[in-house]
Amino acid sequence: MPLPSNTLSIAVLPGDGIGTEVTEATLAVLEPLAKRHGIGLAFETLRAGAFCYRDTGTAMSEETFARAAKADAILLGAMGWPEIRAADGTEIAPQLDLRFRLNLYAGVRPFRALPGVPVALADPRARDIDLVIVRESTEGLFFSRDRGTVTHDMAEETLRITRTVTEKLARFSFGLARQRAARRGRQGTVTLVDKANVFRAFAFMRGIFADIAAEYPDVAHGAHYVDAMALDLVRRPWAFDVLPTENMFGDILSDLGAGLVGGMGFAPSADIGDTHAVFQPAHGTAPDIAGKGLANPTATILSAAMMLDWLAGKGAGQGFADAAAELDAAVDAAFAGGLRTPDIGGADGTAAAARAIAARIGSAGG
Ligand SMILES: NC(=O)c1ccc[n+]([C@@H]2O[C@H](COP(=O)([O-])OP(=O)(O)OC[C@H]3O[C@@H](n4cnc5c(N)ncnc54)[C@H](O)[C@@H]3O)[C@@H](O)[C@H]2O)c1
Ligand SMILES: CC(C)[C@H](C(=O)O)[C@@H](O)C(=O)O
Ligand SMILES: [Mg+2]
Repeated sequence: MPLPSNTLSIAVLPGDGIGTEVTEATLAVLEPLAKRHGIGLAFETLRAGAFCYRDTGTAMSEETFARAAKADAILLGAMGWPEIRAADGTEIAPQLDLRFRLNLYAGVRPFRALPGVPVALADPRARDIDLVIVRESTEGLFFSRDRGTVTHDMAEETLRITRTVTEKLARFSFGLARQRAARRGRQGTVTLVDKANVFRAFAFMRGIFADIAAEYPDVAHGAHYVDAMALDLVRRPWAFDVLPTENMFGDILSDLGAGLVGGMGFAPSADIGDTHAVFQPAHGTAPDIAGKGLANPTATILSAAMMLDWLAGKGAGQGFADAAAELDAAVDAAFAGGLRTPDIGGADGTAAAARAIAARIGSAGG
């Protein structure tokens, strides 16, 4: 059958461990979805990650990088394996190279309580959790990757915050809050998460956010220290909307966010730049459950919905936006209808979860 005229190319990097399992499950859901909406997705699977490094000496070849960069979007499973390490003792993480080399400064990590999925807090307001961490993903402390110095007596790493990237991060965050406000019918709020009480770099970041906030008078704006935010994300997570933050803080707080709404299997993410984007779950390769068919593919499936939505925003057409909305709705409907993955105490493994979600396509609305 010929591909539809609006066919886009998707580079698929399944990676390691459960990365391969959740990716396979996601492709199984995307195929019927694309068919139903008449959108074309041409997948090209590429190898990269820790096991690729072990077998070939390279975590992601230049050819793989070039093919991924040429695709319309990149869908990634997860990469890394604790026992496979570079000579400096750090893990193999080519997903970081994608973020740095493609300037994917906005790490968008939404957290929402899905219907039927148990949340960590007993307070009934926890069912209203609907926040997005926007993790700056190209600098901050991660700027120091491959640059840190280690001697026998001392190790030193450097945190970098630049005006250019911070301005982009701020505009992205305020724009996102505005979009969400329109959808949710209430005012948007951007709360910068920093450590401006101690570090000049964060006082600098705060100043830039305050300047950009003036361009968005319809969006409320505040700032919170990261330690207090860790407390408040447990105490009143329903009170927050868009939370931009430095790279390392965002890495840590996003696992906390996942813990609030059912675990890592419910934490999608998108690393977005001006021209490219990578869509992947916020979780890792989960060596403790890899190879057992137990991984929850929801985070990756929701990341794929973010991909379709991003492609629609880039002009791919209404079919992509409709497909994204329907995929989100299918996930909600599947859980509302009784889907229970092992991470929340159920018996529906990776393939069963994908089947349950695929079965809602065409019947979940959207
Ligand atoms: N984006 C990425 O590719 C990424 C993210 C985080 C960690 N990693 C790498 O993954 C490896 C393992 O790291 P980790 O154990 O610290 O974090 P992890 O996210 O892989 O696992 C943390 C816990 O969450 C569970 N979990 C994660 N995803 C799940 C899913 N889809 N369904 C059900 N349970 C899930 C795991 O079983 C484990 O108990 C390391 O090599 C790490 O560097 C990669
Ligand atoms: C595995 C690791 C390199 C990665 C990160 O630190 O960004 C992961 O924890 C994430 O959250 O995507
Ligand atoms: Mg992380």
